[in-house]
Amino acid sequence: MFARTSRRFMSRMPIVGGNWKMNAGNGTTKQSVVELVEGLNAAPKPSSGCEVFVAVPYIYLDSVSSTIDKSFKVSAQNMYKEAKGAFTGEISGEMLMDMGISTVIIGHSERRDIFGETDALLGAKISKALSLGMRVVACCGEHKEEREAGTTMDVLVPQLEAIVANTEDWSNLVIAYEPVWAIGTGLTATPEQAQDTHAKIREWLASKIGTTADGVRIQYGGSVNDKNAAELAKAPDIDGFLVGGASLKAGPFSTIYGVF
Ligand SMILES: O=C[C@H](O)COP(=O)(O)O
Repeated sequence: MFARTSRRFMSRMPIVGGNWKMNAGNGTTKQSVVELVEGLNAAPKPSSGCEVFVAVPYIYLDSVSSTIDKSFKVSAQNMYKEAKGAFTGEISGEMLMDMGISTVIIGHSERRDIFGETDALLGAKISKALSLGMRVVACCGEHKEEREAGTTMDVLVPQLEAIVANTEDWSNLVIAYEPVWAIGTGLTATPEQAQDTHAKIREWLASKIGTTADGVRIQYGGSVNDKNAAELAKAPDIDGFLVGGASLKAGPFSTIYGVF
């Protein structure tokens, strides 16, 4: 059991993201996007002490931005490191900013594992996004075999090094710790497991950036749902969640952000 620390609430406002991934809301049509937005607009609003965003497929960013309640920020799930040019299928940070999208997830494990994105590329994306004034949610996480082998921090450190090397102003940088074995599997990390890794991440960050680490928000992601969110939220170094599946329905998602 954890006791909430006043330091945390003074210096780190919780941040909860709903990462829709390649889902059009809870379906595959623009109508299912409309239904999720209507559901969120009718749901209890986030408290003034919690920041909430939805990370939407590119093609729905504009329509969601113009229809969702202003208490939700709208985020992209990825971007490329260049401003423009011959990069078929890519979207730049400049384009996102022009569309009013100033939050972006970078380095999700699905980008790393399925699309082969490296720490070098992700570092360049982080640097570019921050230079544009964007809020970056930079992801890190280990696989099941790595956790079982006791090498979690060995895996996280290079990922974190790419973040540190490309971040000067930490006010716009949020870290999302997402153990890959917990993503979409129902195998949520226990609050103790998550807290232990979050504390180690913060301790490692402190060795690089000193007391600035105290103010860096670290989200937990991996099978967070409306049943387990409240207990996870008590952990003092968990500063919010990055939610996949449970963010596709307004009811469960509003329960999750409602725990903060
Ligand atoms: O970005 C979100 C994470 O990958 C977690 O997904 P999940 O909540 O479906 O496990």
